[in-house]
Amino acid sequence: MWSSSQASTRGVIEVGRVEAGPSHFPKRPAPRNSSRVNLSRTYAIKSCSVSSRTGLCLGQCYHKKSSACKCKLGWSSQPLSSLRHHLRVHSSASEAVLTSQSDFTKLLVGNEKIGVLLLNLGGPETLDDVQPFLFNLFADPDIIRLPRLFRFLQKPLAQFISVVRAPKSKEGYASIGGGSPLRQITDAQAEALRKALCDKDIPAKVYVGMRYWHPFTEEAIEQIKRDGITKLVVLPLYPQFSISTSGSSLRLLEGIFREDEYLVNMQHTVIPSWYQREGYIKAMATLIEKELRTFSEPQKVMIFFSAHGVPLAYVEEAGDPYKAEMEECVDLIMEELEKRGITNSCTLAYQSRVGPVEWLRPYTDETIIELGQKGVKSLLAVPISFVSEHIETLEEIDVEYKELALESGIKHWGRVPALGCEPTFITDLADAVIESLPYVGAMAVSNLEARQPLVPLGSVEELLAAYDSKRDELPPPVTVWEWGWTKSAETWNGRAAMLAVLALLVLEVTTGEGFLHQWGILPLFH
Ligand SMILES: C=CC1=C(C)c2cc3[nH]c(cc4nc(cc5[nH]c(cc1n2)c(C)c5CCC(=O)O)C(CCC(=O)O)=C4C)c(C)c3C=C
Ligand SMILES: [Fe+2]
Repeated sequence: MWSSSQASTRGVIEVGRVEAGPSHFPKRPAPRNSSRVNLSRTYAIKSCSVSSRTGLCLGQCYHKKSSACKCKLGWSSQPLSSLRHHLRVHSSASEAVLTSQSDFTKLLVGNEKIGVLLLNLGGPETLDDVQPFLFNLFADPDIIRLPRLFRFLQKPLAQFISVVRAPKSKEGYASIGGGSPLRQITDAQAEALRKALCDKDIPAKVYVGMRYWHPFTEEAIEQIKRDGITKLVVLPLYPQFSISTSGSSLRLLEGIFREDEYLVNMQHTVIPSWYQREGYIKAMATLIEKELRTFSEPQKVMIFFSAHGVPLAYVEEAGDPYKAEMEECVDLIMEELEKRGITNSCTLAYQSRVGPVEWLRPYTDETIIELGQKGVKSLLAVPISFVSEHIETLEEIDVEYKELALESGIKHWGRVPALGCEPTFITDLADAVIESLPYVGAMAVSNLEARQPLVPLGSVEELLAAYDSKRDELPPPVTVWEWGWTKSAETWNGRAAMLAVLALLVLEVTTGEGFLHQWGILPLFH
């Protein structure tokens, strides 16, 4: 999707911007920030584009099938050597041939201070943290999306829902040891990634920025500034992109970047999703293969991928690529297993729905019951949307779904562990970071159509631009108000009812009179 502007000097052709994402995304607008336009200038030498800043091959060469690349090398299974080769091809044109790995890494790193920012959700560390954590989550307009007119109600609504939900959530967290293990696991992943990068001659600091609990993204950014980082790779720890997860974190970052003098000038790039990376797919396949061996008849086990759900409207009305990426991810893992001679049947379903709206189907609980009815006897659950153990693996899958499966006639149950610090996976993340370095501060390739092992890249601004052609906000899940019993109307009726309940509650709390006092329910909230 590149276009040439045809302005040629000394055989150097300026290569234009990425014009558009895949068909379901709106056309990308021209960037507003003129300094970004300069950063994004790339130059083609002998028909491959080479970054004017780094001298590295950009764009077309990354595309395996690109006709524009005359190197005829494509992209090998060893990205580093491939990059080095491209570098040699291009740098010979600019009379600076690199010969060794250290030359290569020197060119990548130079005098820069490299940082990697891992973005994650965060989780309550104690039971007292649960309600404020839930408040932060529900106060996020990417989690509960109100029409602009009702935005002022976001916080009161978050307060209400978090208070009502807290007892149920606390029960869950109490059953897994009194808090979420997310912080500990993410810190361990950050340290493992730092070591893996160091082993590959890339000295980098790795930071953790959580969206809804400590260490908050804002805290990580402050540390990044104190450390004087000059090049930043932003890596959400969600393999697949969703507006509600990586999108929300990136939107937050975009706001922080826009406001901050230091950050506006710091070069950065984003790896928005990485589910199609070979290392990740292989690591997942290996975990599944290993767990299958624990069954007495492995070939009869159904592989049951269970992904965290999102409201259907995110996908159908806001263009969230989450479902498509999830399905492709499952296909890639199954292809990898097939290559290893494993041809078990598989299913994908969505878990953890919250609230009154419709979520992505099929639902995990309903699917388990159906499979039991169909006579499936062995099920291997594979959590697929997240790379750490968390409440929804440790409690929802291991306890609730297991119990449901056994009640539904399934005799043998297993569960694949989350990737955590699995070495193939961490090495692959390190490779993803290294492959992204030439793009830091430079215009990124259109990644959304790309296939593995391409690392999808783009600045925060560009990434969000892919979802928001007006650059105001991500599109709401329901874009028009429709009267009657349409899906949209039902959604809004539900929300209007929630707002009415909220108004009644506020009235009741302020006047001390109302139906909750009459029914003796209100003391629950004190
Ligand atoms: C890819 C993963 C996730 C998506 C997509 C996602 C969307 C999403 N989540 C909620 C509501 C809740 N999520 C909660 C916990 C939670 N969510 C994810 C991941 C995704 N969420 C994780 C890893 C966790 C657990 C963190 C931990 O502490 O271990 C919770 C709190 C727990 C509970 O009460 O059940 C809520 C609530 C929505 C509404 C949503 C999409 C709009
Ligand atoms: Fe969630």
